[in-house]
Amino acid sequence: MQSTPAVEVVGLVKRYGAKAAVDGLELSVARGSLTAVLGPNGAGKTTTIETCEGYRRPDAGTVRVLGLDPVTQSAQLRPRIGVMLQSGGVYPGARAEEMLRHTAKLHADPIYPALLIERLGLGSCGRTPYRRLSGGQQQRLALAMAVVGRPELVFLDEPTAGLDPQARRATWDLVRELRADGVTTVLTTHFMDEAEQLADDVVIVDGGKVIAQGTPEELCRGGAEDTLRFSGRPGLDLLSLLKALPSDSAAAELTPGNYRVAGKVDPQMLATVTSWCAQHGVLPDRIAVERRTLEDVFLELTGKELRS
Ligand SMILES: Nc1ncnc2c1ncn2[C@@H]1O[C@H](COP(=O)(O)OP(=O)(O)OP(=O)(O)O)[C@@H](O)[C@H]1O
Repeated sequence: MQSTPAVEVVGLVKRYGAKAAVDGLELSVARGSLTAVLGPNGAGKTTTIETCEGYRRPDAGTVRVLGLDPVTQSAQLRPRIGVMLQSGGVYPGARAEEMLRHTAKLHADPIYPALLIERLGLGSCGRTPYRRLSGGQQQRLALAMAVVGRPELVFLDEPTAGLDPQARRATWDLVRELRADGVTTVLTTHFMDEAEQLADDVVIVDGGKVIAQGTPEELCRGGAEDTLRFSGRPGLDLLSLLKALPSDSAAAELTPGNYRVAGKVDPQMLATVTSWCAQHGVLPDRIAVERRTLEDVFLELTGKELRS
């Protein structure tokens, strides 16, 4: 049973009028993993997540969460999952601490609310009505409410949007601890560093479909080449360097004394460049291998134009 995915989405379609917000999306989330769902604005991330949470009914396809149908079996599923929505779902006059205690009481073995309040730096606003909390405090409270019941699976929709760097770190630490405790986490984010730091698996969604999936490492490794940069004296004979390198390599002097070598950057290439430098009396004062970042990959796959 534990080998079945925590989330399995097959051929999901969700339309709003004539427009398909989600258009045949396939997703499988392994139990205990942390999956980051990335995509441009309007790609269909929230719609997909809200369908998994049982808030939206698919127009076609199937969704199984912990083996259950989130719409027809929601009573069984709800106590086992935690949900952090982008906004809403909270009575604006309720006080922060009361809300968290109330949510905790709905679960058999909750995390002690005071602990979460302290961990997420909400100590000073326990008696503040929800509507008077700052945006970042509301976010943190929503995260606390999503995890207080020790869910098996937690959905976090843009958990660190609008947070200051300290709150962002506190959120990351909490998310890492959940993962260490075996909680499956699915989060959406626009922060590539967040996905790189936290995720076991990254899913890139565009136009309502998954267009790429893999570990951050796999996604950054595939496709375009890496580069090696070094600095030395200006005007080096790059034709001679290219003769020493594999035929599909390229080399350029970007600014006087700053060089870039592109191609298959591996230990052999690094050794060839440094030995060529030694033979030509060049002491590189800075040499670095530059890998593509997740943001480079994201922009390559989804393009650079703004989405409406
Ligand atoms: N209730 C709705 N009625 C009509 N259209 C909707 C509704 N909810 C979402 N959409 C549309 O569906 C598309 C997908 O929206 P969704 O919120 O799932 O995208 P997203 O990837 O989460 O975007 P963002 O990164 O901006 O949060 C968008 O074009 C959006 O305008």
